[in-house]
Formats: sequence, structure tokens, C-alpha cells
Amino acid sequence: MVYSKPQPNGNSKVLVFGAGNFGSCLASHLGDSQHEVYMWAREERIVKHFNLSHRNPIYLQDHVFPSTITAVGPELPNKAFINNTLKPSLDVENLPLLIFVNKGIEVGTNALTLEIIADTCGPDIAKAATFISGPSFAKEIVQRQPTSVSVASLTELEATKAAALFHQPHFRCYTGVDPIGIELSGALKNVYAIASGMADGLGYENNTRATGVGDLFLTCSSSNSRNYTVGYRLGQGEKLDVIMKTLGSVAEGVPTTKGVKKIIEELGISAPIANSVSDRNIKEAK
Ligand SMILES: NC(=O)C1=CN([C@@H]2O[C@H](COP(=O)(O)OP(=O)(O)OC[C@H]3O[C@@H](n4cnc5c(N)ncnc54)[C@H](O)[C@@H]3O)[C@@H](O)[C@H]2O)C=CC1
Ligand SMILES: O=C(CO)COP(=O)(O)O
Repeated sequence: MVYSKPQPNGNSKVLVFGAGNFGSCLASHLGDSQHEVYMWAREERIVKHFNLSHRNPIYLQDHVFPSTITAVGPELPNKAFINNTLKPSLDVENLPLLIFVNKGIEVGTNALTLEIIADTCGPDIAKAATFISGPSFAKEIVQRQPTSVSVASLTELEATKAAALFHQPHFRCYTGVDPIGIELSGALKNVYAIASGMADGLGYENNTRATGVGDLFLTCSSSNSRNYTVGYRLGQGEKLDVIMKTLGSVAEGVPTTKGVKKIIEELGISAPIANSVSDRNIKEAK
């Protein structure tokens, strides 16, 4: 397997709150891009161990983190640290980015993070808050496996700034202006993940697992899918015409890529994944 080389993107100073799986994963991702990263951990032994070995003793234990990351804590960063080390911009037009990656709904109030921010910090801060949501497993991001995430804020400007900070060839950021939608989807999918695990645990198969999230999940995640199988075999280096001859069945996605290409061009929309599948298939058919 070929893993993408990170492209240096440096110069930003980033403070990551949390050194669990995802906090340390994002610190690693940003450190990979040569940003100056500080990762706050609430446990002293993580801070000490990390700064000595560049490993997290509890999470992502096999991973060696970039040397551009310094662990801080367990006390919360104070004003002096923020003013002297992070030196945030005081220019109102260029405030520091505030990015949230947690998924969930506050127990008792049912509030989403954006609503909690608006209540506690006011509407201007809420307007600047940006939300990043997967599909993105921490342990695959640190291996630089191709990943795409949604990056949403109330304004395209904030979402684009956050996307530029995180973007890498192997980490594609899709921006949007529906943070509530992104937050709700991220929170609710976890409930369906539990249902899906239960279905598997009970011994049911793909149809049952995909109930509730539908065909996209079913065909994108199972080797029982003929379209997935075509893609998998292409990824393994087989030729498209050989695959089509030996598949023993139709894979509608192959001809559909041509139609999709036309729709993308007619509507003038950005659909880079569908576009590249289409370009690859057309190239092979020549
Ligand atoms: N693990 C993953 O692949 C992904 C996780 N997420 C989201 O990121 C969030 C964090 O997930 P993980 O890092 O995976 O969880 P985790 O369980 O690995 O880490 C959570 C961290 O938060 C700390 N923590 C817990 N309670 C705290 C408190 N009251 N105050 C301060 N720190 C506290 C823990 O000590 C730990 O370091 C979740 O909302 C999750 O849904 C999102 C995308 C991917
Ligand atoms: O949200 C995630 C990936 O996008 C991680 O899911 P889990 O919290 O179920 O591991």
C-alpha cells in the first residue's frame, strides 16, 4: 500500500485540548504538516511520557508522534502561556480558529456544542466556531490513510480557514455552512452504530446492518457489493476489462460514472471522488 507523504503547511500555532485517541490523532496530523502543536492532556503521566518519547502511553500506543508536538498540562493553559507562546491575533478580523471535533448531545438539555457555545460565549464566538466530523477513525488518520471529513461553520470563510489548516493530500476537507446538520449527523450516527453492532452481534448480515443508513453504506462497505468489488480489484491492480469479463454479474456503477461526469460538468459542481472514478474508468476504456 502507498501512503501519501504529508505536505508541509507550517507556521500556525495550534493548541489541541485532549490527548485521547482523537485529540492526539489530530495533534499528530497537524504536527505532520509542520505546524507548531501543543497538546493539552489532563493526566501528568501522559504529558511527561509524551515529551520524553513522543508516544502516548494510553492511546494510539504504536504511533510515534512528530517532534513538532509538545504536550502541556495537566493544568489548563494560563493567560501567560496563551499570550507568550501562542500569541493569538487580537485583530477582530483575524481571530484564532476555534475548531470542535466532539460528537454528541448534552444529556439533560439536548443541546449541541454550537448551542452550548452560543449560550456560554455569545453569538460572535459561535459564529466563528467550526466543526469537523468524520468518517475518520483516529488510528487510520495517523497512518495517513486517505480520509475525507466535513468541515462546517456558519460562514464559508471560517470553514475554509479550518479546512486549509487540516488539508493534506490524504486528508480531504469538504466545507459547508450547516454546522447543526453536521453535528446532528455525527451525534445520531453513533446510536445507529450501536444498533448496527447489535445486528452483527446477533449474527445478521449486511442488509440488516445497513438498515437506517441505506444503500450507500451497504455498497460502500461490503465485499458482497459488485461495485465495491470492481473498485477493490482495480485498487489491487487488475485491468477494468478483465474485471468486467470475470465478475460474472453487472456492476452498474461503471457505466454510471460516465453519466455522473456529465451531470457534474453540467451543474458545475465539485465532486472530486466521482470525477476521479470516472476519469480512471474512461482512461482504461480507451
Ligand atoms: N476516535 C475517533 O476516531 C474519533 C472520535 N471523535 C470524537 O472525538 C471525541 C473524543 O473521542 P476520543 O478522543 O476518541 O475519546 P477517548 O476516550 O480516546 O479520549 C477522550 C479524552 O478526553 C479526556 N476527558 C474525558 N473527560 C474529560 C473531562 N471531563 N475533562 C477533560 N478531559 C476529559 C480523557 O482523559 C481522554 O484523554 C468524541 O466526541 C468522539 O465522538 C470524532 C471522530 C473520530
Ligand atoms: O466517529 C468516529 C469516526 O468518524 C469514531 O466512531 P466511534 O466513536 O464509534 O469509534
